[in-house]
Amino acid sequence: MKKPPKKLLDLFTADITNLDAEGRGIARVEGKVVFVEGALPGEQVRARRTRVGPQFDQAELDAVLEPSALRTTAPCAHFGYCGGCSMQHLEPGGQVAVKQRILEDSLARIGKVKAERILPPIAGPSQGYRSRARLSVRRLKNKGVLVGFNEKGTSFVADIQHCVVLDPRVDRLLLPLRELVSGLSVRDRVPQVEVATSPESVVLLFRHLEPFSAADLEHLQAFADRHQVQVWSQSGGPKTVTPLFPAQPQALRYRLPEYDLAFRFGPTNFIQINQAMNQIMVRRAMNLLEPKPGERVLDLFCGLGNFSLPIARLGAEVLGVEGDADLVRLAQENAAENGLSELARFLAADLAKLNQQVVRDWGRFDKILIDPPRTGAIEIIRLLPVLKARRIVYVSCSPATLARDAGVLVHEQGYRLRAAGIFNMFPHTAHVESIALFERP
Ligand SMILES: C[S@@+](CC[C@H](N)C(=O)[O-])C[C@H]1O[C@@H](n2cnc3c(N)ncnc32)[C@H](O)[C@@H]1O
Ligand code: SF4
Repeated sequence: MKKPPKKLLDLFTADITNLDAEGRGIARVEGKVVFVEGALPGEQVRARRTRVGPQFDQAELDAVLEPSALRTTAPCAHFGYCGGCSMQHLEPGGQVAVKQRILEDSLARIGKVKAERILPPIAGPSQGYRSRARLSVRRLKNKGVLVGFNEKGTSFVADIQHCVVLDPRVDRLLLPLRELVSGLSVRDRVPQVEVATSPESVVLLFRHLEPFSAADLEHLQAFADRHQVQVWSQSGGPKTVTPLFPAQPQALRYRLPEYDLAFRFGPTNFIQINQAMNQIMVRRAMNLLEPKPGERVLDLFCGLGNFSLPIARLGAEVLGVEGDADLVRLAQENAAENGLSELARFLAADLAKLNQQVVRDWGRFDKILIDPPRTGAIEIIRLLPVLKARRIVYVSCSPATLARDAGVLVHEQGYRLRAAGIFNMFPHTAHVESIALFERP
């Protein structure tokens, strides 16, 4: 993409027909695709090109001439400037419809498959849902210290004062955090504050590239006391993550009350960041998988046991496999703390680098749950036929890789795509979380 010649900066009008995966309106202008930031399907807009490319152009909105019925006022004052959200101008119901369509289109276009049944989409609270965030910190000569997400399309930290998607207990601290960092001797050497919350606790983990001074530690302790938060420090790699105030903090735990489960986790461990939706997602996964006593279930990319422990609670024997040894240890400890060690076993392995013999040695499984990262699970999917599982539930954070892997399961391994659906796990962002059920006769 390059900057457009001057004449292209002229305004043009366009009818928006679709929305892309980043929340931009799609139009065809004189035969060429243009992505218009801030425009919605069904709208007629006036826009200005910002980039010209060989295949498509990019444009910014100048005016909405005919608005969509689904256009709404963004709940956040920083929407459009802060890069954290891309869909606040679309009603949550419209966001769900867009994400549903992205999933169906990806399955058809990439995987050449169609779900026999579309599951009703699931939406939860659209504000205050983020229990995890990585806030960037930067000190500027003219503005002082900024704490927040990056500006849209840049690596500059946005000047945000309130964030409607963050846990409200963290939102309230955005401005106090600026003041805190401004008063530290290492204020130019704190690039990030990582946030993790549980119902009982808020953890603020400060990454710092130089040691805190004695006065810094006093400021941090006073902040922890005043705001009733845990302050943690990370001065280098993952092993340097340490609680500072209090020195022996209460452990972070999230719960799945329906399965009478509590999961202990550390502030840098992977957990699902929208806890209300996680409860619904696990319930849906269990309803589709239907684990039963006497069955063996494999949970691939199991993390700290978010799906493995509900499977064990329902009486099936489960083997969880995960690449992060720290998470495997936590999964084992969580199984023990929930009285499920007999049914739930865990194994550390890189699922992208296994061979058929290793997988065969795990034994036969009746059912498999797969919840991979965005890159998908193609390497392990190719090894699955030796396990002869009759049912697979695939939870995905990327419709594109789910669709690719679904194509292999259906066209090469004889599974049928029985059902697929989405969760609006990250309202106001373009992120699509989905679930699919595969079965083999
Ligand atoms: C989307 S998370 C799911 C975790 C868990 N199922 C949950 O719900 O909390 C994906 C998990 O895959 C793990 N992972 C990523 N790449 C992996 C690989 N190559 N082999 C094994 N695990 C991997 C990550 O550490 C992470 O825990
Ligand atoms: S991430 Fe927070 S501050 Fe940024 S646009 Fe979204 S709600 Fe607003």
